[in-house]
Amino acid sequence: MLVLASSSPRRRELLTQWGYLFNLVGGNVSETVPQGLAPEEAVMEIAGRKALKGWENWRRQTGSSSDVVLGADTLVVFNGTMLGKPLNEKDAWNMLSALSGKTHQVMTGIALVDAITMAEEEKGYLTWVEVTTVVFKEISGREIEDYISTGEPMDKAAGYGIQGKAEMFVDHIVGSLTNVIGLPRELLEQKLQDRGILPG
Ligand SMILES: Cc1cn([C@H]2C[C@H](O)[C@@H](COP(=O)(O)OP(=O)(O)OP(=O)(O)O)O2)c(=O)[nH]c1=O
Repeated sequence: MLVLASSSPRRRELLTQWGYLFNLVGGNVSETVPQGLAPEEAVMEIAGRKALKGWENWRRQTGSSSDVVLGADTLVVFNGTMLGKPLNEKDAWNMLSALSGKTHQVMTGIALVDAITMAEEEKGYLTWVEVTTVVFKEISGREIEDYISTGEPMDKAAGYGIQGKAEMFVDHIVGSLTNVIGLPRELLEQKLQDRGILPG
């Protein structure tokens, strides 16, 4: 059985849309990483922490060690800087105005933990990362303010949701759309299939 270690409604919705049956477990962890760690490494490390925490919690709750626990983490990278969730509305405004008219990357790390990875992998999990390029249109200060007043930005990396009203800020993307929303569909489906987990 697949177990999602996440409190993100998006990841739950994506897995459901794709037809997976899964359980949920809490996987809250520190998202601080050592300075100098490349963003690709950072999202994989945080995804790994979430999956390990989820594995621990799931075992404590159910006693089961025959399941596969999934953790994921999404970050925006712009000009070499990692942007997570905005701290407040001002922070969201600063992030969105920096991204206006520019190109950035969205990275999602995914990590899987099961009894085999716990026994065989040095860190206890397997992890992968996917990168999507997002090109923003020029957006005005007024548009950003209006967007922030919808409340949509605050729980999302770099303060926007491509699946919501921020769709209008996007000129085009190169790569996976679902990766921007929190899970890279093709990569994840492949890795789950390798472990015998299929939708339905
Ligand atoms: C850029 C972007 C991010 N996001 C979301 C995906 C992630 O849920 C969130 C980044 O935060 P994360 O820390 O990756 O995840 P989370 O805290 O929401 O959930 P979890 O419990 O699994 O740790 O931003 C969108 O929904 N749309 C977007 O366009």
